Amino acid sequence: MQQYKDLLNDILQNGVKKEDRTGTGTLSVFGRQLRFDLQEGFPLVTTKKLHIKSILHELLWFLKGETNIKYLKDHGVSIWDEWADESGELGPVYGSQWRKWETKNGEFVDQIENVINQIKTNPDSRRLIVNAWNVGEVDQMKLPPCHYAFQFYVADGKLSLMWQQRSVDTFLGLPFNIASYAYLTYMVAQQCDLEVGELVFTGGDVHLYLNHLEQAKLQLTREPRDLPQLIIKRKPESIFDYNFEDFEIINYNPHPHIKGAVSV
Ligand SMILES: Nc1nc(=O)c2c([nH]1)NC[C@@H]1CN(c3ccc(C(=O)N[C@@H](CCC(=O)O)C(=O)O)cc3)CN21
Ligand SMILES: O=c1ccn([C@H]2C[C@H](O)[C@@H](COP(=O)(O)O)O2)c(=O)[nH]1
Repeated sequence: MQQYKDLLNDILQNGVKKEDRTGTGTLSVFGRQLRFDLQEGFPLVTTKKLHIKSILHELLWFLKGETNIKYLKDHGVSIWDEWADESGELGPVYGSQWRKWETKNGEFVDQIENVINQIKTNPDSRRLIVNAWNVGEVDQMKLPPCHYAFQFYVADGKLSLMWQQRSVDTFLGLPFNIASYAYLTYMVAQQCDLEVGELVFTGGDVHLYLNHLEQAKLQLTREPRDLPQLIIKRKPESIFDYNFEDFEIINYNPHPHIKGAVSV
């Protein structure tokens, strides 16, 4: 994961000090892209140990179309706790937009089902997009989507994915986001009988919170290690039938975990 180290270094070298909504303050750069060839391995950051369980449960929760943290809590995942209301609700966030985007005439669009059907029947389409930035509903969301859109691309029998992220917590959020979209690419590729291609991240305000600078510098002293591999143990009926137990990451040998406080 040299790409991730290079980005940390870029922010430390070129970042501009910028205040932010949370009050923590950041070093920030604008407009960056990272590319990962999924044929080279599964893109998990190796310069600190990641909590894979939270990442995978969060993705499965998005795919269920859920927006209440109950599912996450039931599985011991607490990454969304700070943003939920007393009943665990987050408003119409990712899951709702991905699976149940409401149209003007009151119908619901399942963007995930549609995009998979399109990949299967019309792989050369340039409209293979899922969008979470629902302008009419953003103000009801406890947190407007950070990764707000993604696009698939099929060439040479391989499926690639690029996602857009308006705001990027490079120490805590980004390693999760990379892994999450890598999981999604593998799942969709399996459903569509394609190989995996490239994963492309495009970030807008890419920042390091000022209370994560030491953690970033520590990672720069660490040598990236070989990437692990993902094994999917069976092919479920549909994209909505994957279970946590269907996935196994092998050969993940990261450097030790590094703690960092999350800005709310
Ligand atoms: N400031 C901020 N950064 C984010 O990355 C972020 C938000 N807010 N708000 C919404 C979601 C929640 N996400 C989060 C929240 C917390 C962790 C975090 O604390 N990660 C710990 C491990 C925690 C665990 O898995 O239980 C880490 O060390 O990676 C990661 C992503 C990503 N998003
Ligand atoms: O998947 C995610 C979700 C959130 N983030 C980060 C990016 C920002 O640091 C905060 C959101 O604050 P805003 O003021 O709404 O930009 O959360 C992330 O990196 N990845």
